[in-house]
Amino acid sequence: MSAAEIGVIGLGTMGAMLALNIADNGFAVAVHNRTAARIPEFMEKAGDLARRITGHAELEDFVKGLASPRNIILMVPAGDAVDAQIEQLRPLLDVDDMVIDAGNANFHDSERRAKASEEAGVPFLGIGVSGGAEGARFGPSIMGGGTPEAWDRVAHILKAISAKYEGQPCATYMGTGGAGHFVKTVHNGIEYADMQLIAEAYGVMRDGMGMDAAACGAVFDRWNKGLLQSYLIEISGKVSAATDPETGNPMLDMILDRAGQKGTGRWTVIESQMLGAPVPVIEAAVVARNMSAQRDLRLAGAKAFGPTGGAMADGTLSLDDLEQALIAGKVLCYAQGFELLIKARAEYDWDLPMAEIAKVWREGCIIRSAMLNDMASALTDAPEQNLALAPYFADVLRKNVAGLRKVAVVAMGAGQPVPALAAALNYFDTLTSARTTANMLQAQRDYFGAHSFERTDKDGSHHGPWLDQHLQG
Ligand SMILES: NC(=O)C1=CN([C@@H]2O[C@H](COP(=O)(O)OP(=O)(O)OC[C@H]3O[C@@H](n4cnc5c(N)ncnc54)[C@H](OP(=O)(O)O)[C@@H]3O)[C@@H](O)[C@H]2O)C=CC1
Ligand SMILES: O=C(CO)[C@H](O)[C@H](O)COP(=O)(O)O
Repeated sequence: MSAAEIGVIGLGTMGAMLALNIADNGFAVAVHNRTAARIPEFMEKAGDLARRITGHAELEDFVKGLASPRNIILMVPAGDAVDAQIEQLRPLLDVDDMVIDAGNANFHDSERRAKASEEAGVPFLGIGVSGGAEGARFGPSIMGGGTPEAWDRVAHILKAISAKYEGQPCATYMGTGGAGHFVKTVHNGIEYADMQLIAEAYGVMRDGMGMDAAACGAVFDRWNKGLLQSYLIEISGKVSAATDPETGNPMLDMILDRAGQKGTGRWTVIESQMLGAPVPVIEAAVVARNMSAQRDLRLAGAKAFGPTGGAMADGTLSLDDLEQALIAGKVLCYAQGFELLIKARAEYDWDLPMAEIAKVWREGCIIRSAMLNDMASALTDAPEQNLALAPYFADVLRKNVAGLRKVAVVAMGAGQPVPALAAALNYFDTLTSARTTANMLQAQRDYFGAHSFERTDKDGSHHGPWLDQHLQG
């Protein structure tokens, strides 16, 4: 076999599928894995595609097996593993060989690696890849960050292997340095929020309405035919309908309520705080995962106070109310995610293509949904407008916020936790407040720290009458 056009290091869940996808699209690919024993297993599973794949147990042989200039995708855990792998690789590479980090990197790491590469005069690309194992195998959504030249060098391969929306590849260049990984991080933050909103709707059906898992699944299936049509609603229907082969019980009922997380949701929240771009629904989703993990504390709380998540009286809430709540919550959490991107665009001097971001998420990724096409249209018309205020989505909110309000109020009244739905409602109510209570905060700040405030009736910086009074002995 002639030299491979591209290499993949890391044959875990994502890397193995990505390598098969690359081969399936007609490119010769070389693969390497830290644990060499996984390579023959992978080659065997590759079946017919193995004719375009070469496996190398030794890193040196892997590098030699690639056509120059080399392009090498890393699909290993984010953080130290990426740095360690780059350190091992670099002495084996020529100056124009390119490393492509395709994992879920923290964008600060990608910025650092891009800067170090620039200083060393070597190319580097950071790409966010979404879609899980199935996406990696049959077409993920890809968000690129680095120099335009680095992107252009492999864009034909990335576009070929990516998902397609009406024939358009879901692989887009986002900007320099860590831009691709920043966009992927926000994607994951929205993913956390969307998942939490759905989980809360499931909780209302299960605990408030007394529905079993199969009945919840049927509702998700029905919602998937309407405005909520999305991959996450689709799989929520599927997991709700599944049966545990060991016990015969609904699979959902056998899964412990302790959520895992690898950190991308948390990074979204941290970046939002740094940029002053509120993402309260995403924040609520991260907090909910953290609270879920504190199971012992929750059990102690339930013992001390008695269980609170109570049933709702028949007819208090309808499934239509719940669908409305999810529609409104979803619009509001996406609006927050895009606001964060708008702020990052200015702060990091990235020319983030706002409408293209919505477009690249329409297929292949975990948050793909029908609404993203309308978001792409809204962002094409006004790239820096809060999506909640875009005419189409403002209309969606006018029609659905009543359901969100009803569900949040009834659920909280019954002691059912709905942190993401409540955060969405509070965001909406604050976003639409011409007058908030921050005048009280300003008065307090001025009282204790002489921080000054703006007045409603004239320009400038002012103090209240209290300063002299309370500082006098
Ligand atoms: N799973 C998913 O749905 C998605 C994951 N991602 C991201 O993709 C990346 C890979 O994830 P995933 O495939 O799920 O992970 P897996 O755990 O399935 O695979 C990890 C791979 O990295 C290798 N590896 C681990 N540590 C090192 C190291 N220190 N040096 C070299 N190689 C190492 C492993 O090799 P070995 O066999 O020797 O252990 C294995 O091949 C992560 O950044 C993840 O966040 C992105 C999108 C979706
Ligand atoms: O990036 C992804 C999807 O887009 C991964 O599936 C990610 O690992 C999920 O995050 P977490 O493990 O924190 O739930």
